[in-house]
Amino acid sequence: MSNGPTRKHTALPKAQILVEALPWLTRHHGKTVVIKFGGNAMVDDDLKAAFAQDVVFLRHAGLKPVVVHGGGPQISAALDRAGIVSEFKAGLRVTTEDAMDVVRMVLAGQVQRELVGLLNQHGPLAVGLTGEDAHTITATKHQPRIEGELVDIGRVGQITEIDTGAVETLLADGRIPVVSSIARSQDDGHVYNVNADTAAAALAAALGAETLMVLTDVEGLYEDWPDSDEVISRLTATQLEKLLPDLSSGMVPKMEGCLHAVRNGVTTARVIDGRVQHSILLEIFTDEGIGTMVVPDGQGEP
Ligand SMILES: Nc1ncnc2c1ncn2[C@@H]1O[C@H](COP(=O)(O)OP(=O)(O)O)[C@@H](O)[C@H]1O
Ligand SMILES: CC(=O)N[C@@H](CCC(=O)OP(=O)(O)O)C(=O)O
Repeated sequence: MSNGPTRKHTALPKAQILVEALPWLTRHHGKTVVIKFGGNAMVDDDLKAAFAQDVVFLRHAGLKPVVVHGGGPQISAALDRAGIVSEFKAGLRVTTEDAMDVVRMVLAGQVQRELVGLLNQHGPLAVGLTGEDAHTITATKHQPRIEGELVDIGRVGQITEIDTGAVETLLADGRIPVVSSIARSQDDGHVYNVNADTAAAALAAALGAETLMVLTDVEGLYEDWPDSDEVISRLTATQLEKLLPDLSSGMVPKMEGCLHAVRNGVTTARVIDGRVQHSILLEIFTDEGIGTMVVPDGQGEP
């Protein structure tokens, strides 16, 4: 037996990194995290592969990740190819019956399949479903008001009910549910197109998730967009509610979703930069909080 000096192991810094993650691992163990992967953050193959690694890492670290995905740019490209003109009103895609077929084909048949495939490169984990399956998401026709007038934007749904049964069964079985934002209709036998941020927030609230994490193609919510790129790092629900009327385009459903989530039991809702590789791990396992975090009222001012 030697009592000589301790040997220097080159891998020691790796052990240090793992140990630093311990408080976060303890805090999040067994908690449900709903992650919304936006179509704009989904355009790069390396980013998609890193996203899949992060989600699988969370699962093996004892969390319960649920993925809700978008696919706006992919839907627009497919509609273009099909010669179907598409426009957005009040931040939502005007969805004719023909466009709805394309939306469903792209989300459930293309984007969801690709994500499930990437996740399952790491084991038999991911199972894809749409909101139609097992009544996971039910909706009625959504008619937004634009300048005081109700506007018909076709088969766009407003969520009326979430049934978490199928998702919870998958989670209990150790699987990673990957949900496309299409809803069954409560009015007729058809389906509705639902904004993916809205679907993710409603699912997070219904599941009693600890965290809603929305990955997008900007650093977070900018204070004075587009004139400044100062990111608001923390907001209470009431502070966010006051900002909502001034927000535009894609940020509206995201921030409305974050507000809905924290007002309905979710502990934190975060908008983070999906263009940063491993942004999910940075957000969950370090105190380098990147992006914008929304918390319920009564949890301190930013
Ligand atoms: N205050 C704001 N801060 C940051 N981005 C904003 C803001 N207001 C509007 N945006 C726009 O919202 C976009 C993100 O929404 P969206 O295009 O729907 O992305 P995703 O496909 O990830 O859902 C940003 O790229 C930016 O152009
Ligand atoms: C009603 C509505 O607008 N639905 C969206 C659904 C996809 C989505 O939300 O994708 P992103 O998250 O990538 O934007 C759409 O048709 O584009």
